[in-house]
Amino acid sequence: MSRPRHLQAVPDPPPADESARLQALGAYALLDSAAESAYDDIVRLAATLCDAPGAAIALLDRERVWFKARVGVAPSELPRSHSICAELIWHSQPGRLLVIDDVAADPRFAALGLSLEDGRALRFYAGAPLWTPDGHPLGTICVLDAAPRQLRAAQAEGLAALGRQIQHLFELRRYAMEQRRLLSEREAFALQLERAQADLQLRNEQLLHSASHDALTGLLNRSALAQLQGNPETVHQLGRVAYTLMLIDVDHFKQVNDRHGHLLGDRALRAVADAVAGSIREGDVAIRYGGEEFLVVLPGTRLATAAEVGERIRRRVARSSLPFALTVSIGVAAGEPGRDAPDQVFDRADQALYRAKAGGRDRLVADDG
Ligand SMILES: Nc1nc2c(ncn2[C@@H]2O[C@H](COP(=O)(O)OP(=O)(O)OP(=O)(O)O)[C@@H](O)[C@H]2O)c(=O)[nH]1
Repeated sequence: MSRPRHLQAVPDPPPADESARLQALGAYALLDSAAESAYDDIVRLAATLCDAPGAAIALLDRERVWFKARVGVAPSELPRSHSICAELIWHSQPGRLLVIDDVAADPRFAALGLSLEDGRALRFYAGAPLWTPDGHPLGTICVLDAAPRQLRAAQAEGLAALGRQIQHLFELRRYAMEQRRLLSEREAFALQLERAQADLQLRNEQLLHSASHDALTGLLNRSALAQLQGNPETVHQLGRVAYTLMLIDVDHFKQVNDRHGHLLGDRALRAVADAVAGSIREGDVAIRYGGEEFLVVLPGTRLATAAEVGERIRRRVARSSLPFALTVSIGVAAGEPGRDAPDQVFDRADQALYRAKAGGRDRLVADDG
C-alpha cells in the first residue's frame, strides 16, 4: 500500500479502553523495532499460502499503523485514518478473519487510493486479527491483492493459524523482556545491597577506629590500652619476651598553650605523635596516654635499644617545624618475662620520667635498676 494521495479520512471509533490497549501494545516493544527474520518469514509464508502479491503484520499505534514485517507493501507505516486494519479491527471477533472482497466496491475504502508496492490499486484485503491474551486488539496479519477475490477455506485457515503463531511469538517476546527487566532489577538490587554492605562495613571500621584512636594525633587511645591489657594474647606475649615501656611527656606544655594558644598546642601534640610514629617499628605500640603524655610499648626490645629509639624521638621533637621550641622528657624501663609485672615496669618508667623532668627536662632517663 503506498501512501494515499486522496486524503479522505476513514471514521475511526476510539474505543473506551484505548489507553489500556496502547499500554498493552507497548509492553511488547514492537513498534519501530528492527526487522526480524521470524516475522519476515511469516509474511512471506502468508503471501505464498494465499497466493497474494502483498502481506504484512500491521500494528495499530496511537495515530498510525506500523508494519512489523511486509512483502509487496511499500511504506513502513500508514496514518491510522487510511488503514483498512484500523477501521475493521474494532468490529473483529477472535477466530474470524476480516475480509474486504473488493476494496473499490467498499465506500469506506474506495476513495483512499491504496495500492501495492508495484503500483497496482489495492482491491482485496484479508486479515487475521492479533490479540493480547486479555483481549486487546493489536493489529492484523493481512494479505493483499490487486484483484477482487476470496480466500479458499484452507488459505483462510492457514492465515488464521499464522496469526496465532504471531501471537505466540509476541507473548514469548513479552515474557523474555519481563525476565530481562526482573533480572536487571535483581542485579540493581544486589548492587545496592553490596554498596550498602560496603558502606556499613566502612562505617563500622571507622567507628572501631575512632573508638580506639585518638582523634587529634591518630595514635591509639587509652581505651585501646585497656583493651590490650585485657587481651590474653597480649598479656601472654608480654609474659614471654623482654619488652620496654617508654613514657614521653611534653615539657612545659601548659606554657605552650598559655603563650601560643590551644590551636598551636594541638599542633605541638601532633608533632610529638609524628615523631613517635616515625621512630618506632612495626609491632611497637604507641598510645596517647594522657593530655601531653605518650606511652610506647616496645616488645622484644632491650633497654639500650629502647633508649636509642627514645633519643631519636627526643631529637625529632626538638627539630619539629613549630614557631617555638618544643622538648620532651622521656622515661624508659625494661620488663623481664617471669620477673616483672607490667604495673611495676610502668611505675619504674614513670619514676625515670620524673627524674628526667627533675634533671632539667629535654632528656631521657633509663631505669636500669
Ligand atoms: N592544646 C592542648 N593542650 C592539652 C591537651 N591535653 C592536655 N593539654 C594541656 O597540657 C597541659 C599539661 O600541663 P602540665 O601537666 O602542668 O605539665 P607541663 O606544663 O607540660 O609541665 P611539665 O610536664 O612539668 O613539663 C595542660 O595545660 C593541659 O590543658 C590537648 O589535647 N591539647
